[in-house]
Amino acid sequence: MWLTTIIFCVAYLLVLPLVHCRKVLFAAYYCLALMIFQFSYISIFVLDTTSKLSLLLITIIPASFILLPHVSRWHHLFIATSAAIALTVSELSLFSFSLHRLPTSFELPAMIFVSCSVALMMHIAMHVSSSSVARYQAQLSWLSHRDELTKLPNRRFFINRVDELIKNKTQSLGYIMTLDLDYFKRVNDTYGHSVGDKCLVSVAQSIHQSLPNDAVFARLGGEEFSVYLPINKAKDSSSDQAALALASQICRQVSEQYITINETTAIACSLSIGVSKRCQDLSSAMKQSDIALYQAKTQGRNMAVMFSDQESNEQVDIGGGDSNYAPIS
Ligand SMILES: Nc1nc2c(ncn2[C@@H]2O[C@H](COP(=O)(O)OP(=O)(O)OP(=O)(O)O)[C@@H](O)[C@H]2O)c(=O)[nH]1
Repeated sequence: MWLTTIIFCVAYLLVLPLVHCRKVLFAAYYCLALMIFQFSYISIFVLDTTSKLSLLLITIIPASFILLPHVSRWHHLFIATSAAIALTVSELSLFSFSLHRLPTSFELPAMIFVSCSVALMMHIAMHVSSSSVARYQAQLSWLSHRDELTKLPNRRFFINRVDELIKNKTQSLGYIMTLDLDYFKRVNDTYGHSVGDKCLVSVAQSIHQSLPNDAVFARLGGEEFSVYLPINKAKDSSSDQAALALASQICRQVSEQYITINETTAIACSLSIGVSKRCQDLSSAMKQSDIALYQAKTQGRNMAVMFSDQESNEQVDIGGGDSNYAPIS
């Protein structure tokens, strides 16, 4: 009994460093540890061959539970408790069948202890392997929905989220803004790609600060961002003006913010923004904001324009007319 307990403890300690292993490795390791464990157990009770094989099978089968897809903590506990009961009953019947007697008052607690230890080991293996899988899945999901440079949600997340909000109508239908940095190629060509990256991060932060909490903000790709702005019911009548005013405030804020390149140089970026009308469906709202953005670009940049079916779109020129990439000292 002492020998089996020592072997179990060694096996248990060896399991711990394997916390980051994959499920299959866990299951294989579990089987190996149990075989060593059961062989020593069998040698103590001197079982016949059939009973030895049955005992091995009984202890190896629970390893398959480790391979189950991600299940909850309560499922783990349930499986481990069932395994402990099943192991005790099986060992008890095999013992009586093989040795033609009932276990003594020393052997019975030993059996229960052994079964519970085996079940505990299985529980730990299941828990550790599934929590590392859950962590890995969460990491994957984060990466697939984020832009690596700005850490903002990406286009996929933006479309899914806004579609969800519009379909469930958890929020009133709102506006889509498409925001695009002006003459950004010049920044890259003049100061290099790393300065371009710094500008993107800085502009993203500046836009973020100007937005209300319920807006959805994402980097669509390159130097283009998108905002979904839900309608504030309290200001419903003036929502068009409010959306355009917010867009022009963002333009102003970005153009007034200087980004330090080195000790002697700082530059300011500028944005053009196209704002859709209230969106009924996302794809037509995105088209509207793209058309309005194109107009903002052709009318001089550094301004916000709202889509309109009429000839002349509503526009807010914030006075730039061109980008300010000239270095200031
Ligand atoms: N640094 C950096 N540059 C990027 C990134 N993604 C796209 N760009 C650059 O963004 C620039 C976009 O250039 P254009 O599409 O010509 O647009 P623009 O120069 O801003 O001109 P307008 O939009 O017409 O005002 C290209 O030079 C791209 O290389 C990025 O992640 N980092």
